[in-house]
Amino acid sequence: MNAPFQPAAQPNAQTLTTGQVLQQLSSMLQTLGPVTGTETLPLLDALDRILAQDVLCPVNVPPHDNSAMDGYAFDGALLARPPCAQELQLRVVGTALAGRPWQGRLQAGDCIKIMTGAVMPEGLDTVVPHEQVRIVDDEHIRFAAARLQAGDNRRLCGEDLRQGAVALARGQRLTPAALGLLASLGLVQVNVRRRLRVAYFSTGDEILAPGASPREGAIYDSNRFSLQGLLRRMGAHVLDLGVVADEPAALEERLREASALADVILTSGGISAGEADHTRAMLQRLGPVQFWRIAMRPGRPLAVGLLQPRTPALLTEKNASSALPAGAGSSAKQSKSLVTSHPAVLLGLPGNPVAAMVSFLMFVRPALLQLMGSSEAAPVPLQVAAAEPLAKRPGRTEYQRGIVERGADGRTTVRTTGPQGSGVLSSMVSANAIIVLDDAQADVQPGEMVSVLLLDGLI
Ligand SMILES: Nc1nc2c(c(=O)[nH]1)N[C@H]1C(S)=C(S)[C@@H](COP(=O)(O)OP(=O)(O)OC[C@H]3O[C@@H](n4cnc5c(N)ncnc54)[C@H](O)[C@@H]3O)O[C@H]1N2
Ligand code: MOO
Repeated sequence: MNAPFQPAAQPNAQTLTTGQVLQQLSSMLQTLGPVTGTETLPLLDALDRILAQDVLCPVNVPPHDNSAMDGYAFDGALLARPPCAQELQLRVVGTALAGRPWQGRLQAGDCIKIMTGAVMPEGLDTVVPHEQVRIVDDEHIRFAAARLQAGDNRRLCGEDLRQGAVALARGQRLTPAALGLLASLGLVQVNVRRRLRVAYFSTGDEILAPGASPREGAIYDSNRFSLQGLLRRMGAHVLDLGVVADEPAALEERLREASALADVILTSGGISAGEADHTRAMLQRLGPVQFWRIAMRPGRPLAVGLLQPRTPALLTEKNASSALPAGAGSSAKQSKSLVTSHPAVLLGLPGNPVAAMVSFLMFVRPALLQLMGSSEAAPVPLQVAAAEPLAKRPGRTEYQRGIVERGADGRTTVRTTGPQGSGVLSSMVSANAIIVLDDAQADVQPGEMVSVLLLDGLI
């Protein structure tokens, strides 16, 4: 990450559309670039990490022509000549097993018994599966049902991956399939980008840490768990900085610590116009920070900016460790040596638990993917028929929590999870999709097609 970002819009400017927010966030992060550090890991340790450079194929995969079926390998040119295939009789002169090629001399009309994966003997290019063969005697076969063409049931050398070609491009997330593909090239390790370090804390006088005694007016911190869960799912290195009360000095101190330790600081709460919203005033002092109002529900407010870190020399490993809050998770303590000198990207989410999660999915997730150097495309919404009427006010994007299901009639429909308040966190648990109703959309009638984003793989 390099050059600092200068916000384009003024603080407290007009309400933005969700599209404008995505675009502005993306261009701000483009000026920073993705994290630069890389590490080389054994394949399985690299699961879900982001590939740091293109991987070229050192070999062809498969490395040789081989059989796709158990059967008999023969010269496909015989099919073009009389007699017709059904009358064709072949002499079986040997057996080729996977890992044990047959190497002998063949004469016209000879065939080889061959197993799936075995190397095709030289001069033979076609395989007839044994189900389509009639055994004549110990040495001969005939084709029982031969709808074959030359080259059938043969897998060509390099048909999966060609030597010298790009097997996986930089930015690819290493899914199980991608790991398998790297292994198929004979590779044992892979170079990936370092994990993105994300510091998280919740804000609010009313927020109780888990295990704390209940008290009047207080609620337990749920955002710290839902948001950190989302961060972990994305493969971020999470620094848990606990809960910060609505107290300006404490907030400032925690933000400064976070900006020295992390690439990204994620917070929840205190960014709307409430009386105790000190985060807002504080952030404006620490760096170029904008407070956006977005035409969406839930998730109307969002703070975005850059915080300059405290000079690294001032933050030694020792004071970085002692600076961590008493209740902070062990991951933060383990990372005390990971002091950064770059400006930290600040993303302040609204406090309401559903708003925080929805804003994360819509804006924080793509931002983090960009900083991680991932080339992953945005999830594609599907069109599904509404099972019930959906109330929708035009002029803002609504993200309603939905359940996509298949009825007895085989039709796929979507209904809401019930009450849609931005504090109803149970709606995020029962949902398997987010119904995305765009700005122009008005009330939805049953049977009308709506866009849904499946949550599988996202949360
Ligand atoms: N006069 C206005 N009031 C509000 C506006 C507005 O535009 N004008 N916006 C509303 C919207 S929309 C949202 S969203 C919230 C966002 O406010 P904040 O980000 O300042 O969040 P808080 O006020 O701190 O908290 C809101 C709500 O969420 C609960 N909360 C906060 N943190 C947590 C946590 N870690 N775990 C569980 N619950 C949490 C908090 O107790 C509040 O109930 O503002 C509206 N108001
Ligand atoms: O954006 Mo707020 O989420 O409507 O509650």
